[in-house]
Order: sequence, then structure tokens, then C-alpha cells
Amino acid sequence: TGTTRPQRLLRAVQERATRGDSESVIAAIDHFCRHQEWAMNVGDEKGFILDSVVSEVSPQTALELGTYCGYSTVRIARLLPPGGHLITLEFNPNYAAVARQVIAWAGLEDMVQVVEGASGDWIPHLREHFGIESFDFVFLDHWKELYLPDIKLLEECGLLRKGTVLLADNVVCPGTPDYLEYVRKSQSYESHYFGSHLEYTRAEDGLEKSVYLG
Ligand SMILES: O=c1[nH]cnc2c(O)cc(-c3ccc(F)cc3)cc12
Ligand SMILES: [Mg+2]
Repeated sequence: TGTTRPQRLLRAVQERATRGDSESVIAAIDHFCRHQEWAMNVGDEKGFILDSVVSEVSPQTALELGTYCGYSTVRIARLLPPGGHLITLEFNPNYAAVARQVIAWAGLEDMVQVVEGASGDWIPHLREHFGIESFDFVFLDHWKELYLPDIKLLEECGLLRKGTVLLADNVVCPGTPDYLEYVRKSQSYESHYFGSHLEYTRAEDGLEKSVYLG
């Protein structure tokens, strides 16, 4: 049996990072993934682009689809303005359990709500359950097949407003062709591609930023 990769990543955070210091948590995960074991965090290079978009939007309400170990959750939450709140949906309970501990180690648990379950099941209930009117920012980083159905569901549920910013990871690797075609062709979105690399590798990847126009 032994430990899982997320558990080993968590141990690296607890051994290397300072409690309450989100920058040291980010650095510890990047070090672990670069020198010990690759893991599917957005990483430092794409993370820098994520930081710049989050800082520009400065969201009061943010949604993340796909928590994994909480790396991008910490990157986003550390940049939220006062009163800002991030809801992150994770299907895998083992990932969610590790993420909660990583987020707590960073001292950001008060700004973040980790919700376990399928994004498609939860999206229709976010308003009633969390008192959300609409999202200012959405980070898509879960399963490539769900990017398109989930933004259509967000639209249908009225959870996007004029100016909501969507940022999608892995639009090149593993790739989300149907999502890209939709946001780039739709009159309801203004899209821009930020070229980068797959986390901790030299493979091409990038982020697609799409502003919902209503
Ligand atoms: O499944 C994924 N969800 C979210 N993010 C991912 C991510 O950033 C990278 C990858 C990934 C990319 C290449 C590879 F050879 C194996 C896995 C998967 C996910
Ligand atoms: Mg990703």
C-alpha cells in the first residue's frame, strides 16, 4: 500500500514550508514536483500567468473546477481582495483531503471552501448552497471533457455575468479542442491565448482567458 503521490506532496509541504506562509507552500510544491515527482499542478510558469489574471480581476467571488492538491487554490486565494472567497470543486475525495491540509498549512482556509463531488452535480446548487449571485472569476483545471459542458451549465444557471473572466488550463496539453472552438467562435466570449509550457516540462501548453460578454 504505502503513500500516494498527493500524500507525499503534502509531506513535502509540511516538512519544507512555513505554516501560514503561502509563498513557501507554493515553493515547496514546485520544488517537490521539479526534483522529486512530477504532479499535475498548474506549476510556476503558468502559475505566474494565473497570478496576473487573478490580480487584474481581483475577484470577490471565484470558482475553481479541479482542486487536486490545492496548489492553484493557494495561488488564487493568496491574491484575493478583502472579503474575497474561493469555492473549489474536487471529484476525488483523496485529493480533496490533501488539498484541505495544504490550504490550511498556507493559512488560507478562511477564504476557501473545498467542495467534494462532481462539478456537473454541484454547479446548479452553488447559488442556493453558498449564496453566490454570480462569479467574477472561474479557473478550469479539472477534466478536459468537462470544460465545455460545465461552462454551458454555468451560463444556464446564470452564474456568469457581463465581464466574468474564465481562465482554462491545459488547452494544448492534454488539450480541450471543443472548449477552445466554442469560446473562440461564440459571440458571447472575448478570448485570448497565453502560450506557456506544461508544468515542470518543456512541452507546449497554455492558458485560455475568456471574458463572458453576456
Ligand atoms: O487531468 C488533468 N487535470 C488538470 N490538469 C492537468 C494538467 O495540468 C496536466 C495533465 C497531464 C498532462 C500531460 C500528461 F502526460 C499527463 C497529465 C492532466 C491534467
Ligand atoms: Mg492543469
